[in-house]
Amino acid sequence: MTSASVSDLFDPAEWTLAPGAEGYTDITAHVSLDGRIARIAFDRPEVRNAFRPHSVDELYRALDIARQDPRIGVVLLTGNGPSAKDGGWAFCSGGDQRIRGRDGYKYSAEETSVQDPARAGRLHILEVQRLIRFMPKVVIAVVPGWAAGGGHSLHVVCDLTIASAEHGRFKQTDADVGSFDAGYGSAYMARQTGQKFAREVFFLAEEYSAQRAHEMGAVNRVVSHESLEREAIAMARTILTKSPTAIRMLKFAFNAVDDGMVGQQVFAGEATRLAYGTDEAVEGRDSFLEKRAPDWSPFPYHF
Ligand SMILES: CC(C)(COP(=O)(O)OP(=O)(O)OC[C@H]1O[C@@H](n2cnc3c(N)ncnc32)[C@H](O)[C@@H]1OP(=O)(O)O)[C@@H](O)C(=O)NCCC(=O)NCCSC(=O)c1cc(O)c2ccccc2c1O
Repeated sequence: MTSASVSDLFDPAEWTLAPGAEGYTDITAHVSLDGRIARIAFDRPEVRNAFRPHSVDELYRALDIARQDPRIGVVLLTGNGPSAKDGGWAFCSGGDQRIRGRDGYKYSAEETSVQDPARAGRLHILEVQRLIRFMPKVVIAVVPGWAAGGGHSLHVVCDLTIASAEHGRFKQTDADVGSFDAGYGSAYMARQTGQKFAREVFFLAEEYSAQRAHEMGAVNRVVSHESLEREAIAMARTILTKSPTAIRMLKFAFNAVDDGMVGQQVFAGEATRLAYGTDEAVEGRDSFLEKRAPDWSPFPYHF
């Protein structure tokens, strides 16, 4: 795919292809020219960027590559568009209902490598949600159109959301199609908006605008459609002026209160990393290796 044909909002002057992105069919993945921002986008605009198992595999891979790139500090997650069919815009409309089976979403018949019945029916967008949640970088949902069903949940789980004033549309259709994201998609949304709004969004499954989502506390910024990606990049650039350690600790602190012992573990892991950098921890390690008693005397009980 040439840069110019990625999406109407995509500025080819900002981006280069991400490592491994040449072979993607359902998403696109790019890195800013200075290597600091990732742009990962659903690329099935003709079905409002609905995902199938293969899309989720690609999305997970692209996000994990971004997670492991030490230069990248912010990930933009978006949807390419518009649809060549009808000009409609979408962030993501959730699971592709055409290939939903009784045990999850199905790989296509051509994907003959997937024979294992335990792997054939997939709900692994939840693994992507956890990757977004636990990656030590800020993930911004950049919503140029519909965020529906599992796509609505993805925006909820992202750290920040910026949406198109003209085309940003939200609708939690799960209950319409006999599905339910009973994890972050609903419970974390209730944290953001309060219980009444979240229950209304799920129980009524009505369309609501980007402005309404902003009023509820589920969207950070509503901007003009043509400026959406520029504004998202500007947000990312502001975040990149901050200390990487401070951002990482803040994200995990925000998560911890809702993530139980896993949240504590993730936060505590980073605290351990910081502790390892102190002379006190170095003395602990060295005393063991030198087979002597540790000398803690230089280290006060801070209060
Ligand atoms: C998103 C819409 C509200 C947009 O409406 P609009 O009128 O603008 O567009 P159309 O409806 O005409 O759509 C254009 C075109 O796209 C096709 N399409 C759209 N969405 C999907 C989809 N999700 N799957 C398949 N195809 C889709 C549509 O059929 C049209 O095709 P044509 O051939 O007719 O041109 C509206 O499209 C809409 O409501 N879409 C469905 C939204 C939805 O219900 N999504 C699934 C919710 S369930 C889910 O996503 C989910 C996935 C998981 O993996 C989970 C895992 C674990 C727990 C929960 C999960 C979960 O809930």
